[in-house]
Amino acid sequence: MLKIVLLRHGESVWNQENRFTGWTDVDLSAEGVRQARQAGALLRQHGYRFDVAYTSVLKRAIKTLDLALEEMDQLWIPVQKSWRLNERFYGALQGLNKAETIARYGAEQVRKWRRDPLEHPPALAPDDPRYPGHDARYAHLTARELPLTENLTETLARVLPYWTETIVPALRRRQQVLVCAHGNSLRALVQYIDHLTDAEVTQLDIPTGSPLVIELDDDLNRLQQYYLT
Ligand SMILES: O=C(O)[C@H](O)COP(=O)(O)O
Repeated sequence: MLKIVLLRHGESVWNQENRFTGWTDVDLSAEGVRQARQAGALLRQHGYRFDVAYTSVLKRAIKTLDLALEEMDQLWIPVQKSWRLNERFYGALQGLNKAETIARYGAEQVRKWRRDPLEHPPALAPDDPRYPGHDARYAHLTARELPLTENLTETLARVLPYWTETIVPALRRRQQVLVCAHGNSLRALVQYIDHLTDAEVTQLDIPTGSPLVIELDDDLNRLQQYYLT
């Protein structure tokens, strides 16, 4: 049996302010710091030890991982960061308040932007300061890889190579793996692992700071999944 733990970062400052975040590199809130430590304490209490951890290049996930590993006294393990684990790129919605966006565009449109796996949020223009092509951490990406907007299906398409080429080989080496990422990059991954339909993934919400354990057979079929409490 293979086992992996997925952890969504603790609450961020923009989660608290109810703003679309995407690739904006916002920090954890004080509550997010508490949630991250609590996640690490839970993992420690349940006896989890990790050989390797994977996270995004966004500080809310990096710091959550760090705080959780500190609680486990496992700060020493190798950590790999990849843009492929970043949050879904929310395009021109990034920075907008979710309630104000509902007031402007209607609840149904905003629900689709947030949860319909095929719906694109409005795209950014490449000269927008929020375009990731202006950010040094993405300098190695090709123009095709740099998003202007992203739906959940496209998020899955860029998460998947990291899953198959990096994370799965670690699992097959029988390493204990922790992945600390984001609401939508993890939803995309769970959709893939669980073979969820587009209708089913619409209902899936992964809470901040709650370790999700997934047990898989050797063919990577999901056997069980549960949140640690
Ligand atoms: O990017 C964001 O705004 C959040 O991390 C996830 O938001 P959502 O629940 O609206 O997709």
